Amino acid sequence: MERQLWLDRGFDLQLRYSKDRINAEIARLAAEISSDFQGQSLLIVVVLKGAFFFAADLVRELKVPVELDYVTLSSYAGTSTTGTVAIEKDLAADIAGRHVLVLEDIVDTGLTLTRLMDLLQQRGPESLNICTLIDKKERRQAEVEPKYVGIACEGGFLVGYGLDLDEQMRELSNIYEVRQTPGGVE
Ligand SMILES: O=P(O)(O)OC[C@H]1O[C@H](OP(=O)(O)OP(=O)(O)O)[C@H](O)[C@@H]1O
Ligand SMILES: Nc1nc2[nH]cnc2c(=O)[nH]1
Repeated sequence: MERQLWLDRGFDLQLRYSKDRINAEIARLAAEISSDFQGQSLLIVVVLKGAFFFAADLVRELKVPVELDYVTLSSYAGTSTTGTVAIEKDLAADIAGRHVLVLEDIVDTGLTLTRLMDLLQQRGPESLNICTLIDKKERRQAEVEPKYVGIACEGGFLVGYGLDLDEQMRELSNIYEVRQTPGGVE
């Protein structure tokens, strides 16, 4: 079982959102987005690396044509933001005049998306919206308002379903809150 593997390595994982719950939220989000953009096509911007799993599941449920592009951003070291958002890889597509939907796994302080939205807005999209699987709204340091939210959540550092702790645990099927156990070995 995926929890046990990490317990043996000194990390206690508490189940927060099961894959069934995630699937249900994705179905709801896909229906809402498909209805809002009926008759149009979407340019989906996937924020790597974390949103990879979410994007793969969501786009296959959409009922509108999509084009996919990717941007790689990073700002976390361990469980804390460094406060500096690095753009490691920019988009390939020209977004001017397009309906752009940014897909994120999680919005926390909002620093990552503020940086990205400022950059994308300057490029003249027809519309620019955010869809996030998880929204930790209470922790915001910067003003970011996702239009589509899967799960509103309060706190704790989450891992699994794309969410990492120093590049580990992304592959877990469910989403867990992680705590390092006293005396645990990495
Ligand atoms: O709202 P914020 O406090 O800025 O946090 C949200 C960001 O943190 C994570 O990315 P991370 O920098 O860990 O990179 P990753 O996607 O490669 O995991 C997550 O995927 C979001 O992009
Ligand atoms: N893995 C992970 N990355 C984050 N980035 C911002 N908040 C989180 C979180 O709770 N988990």
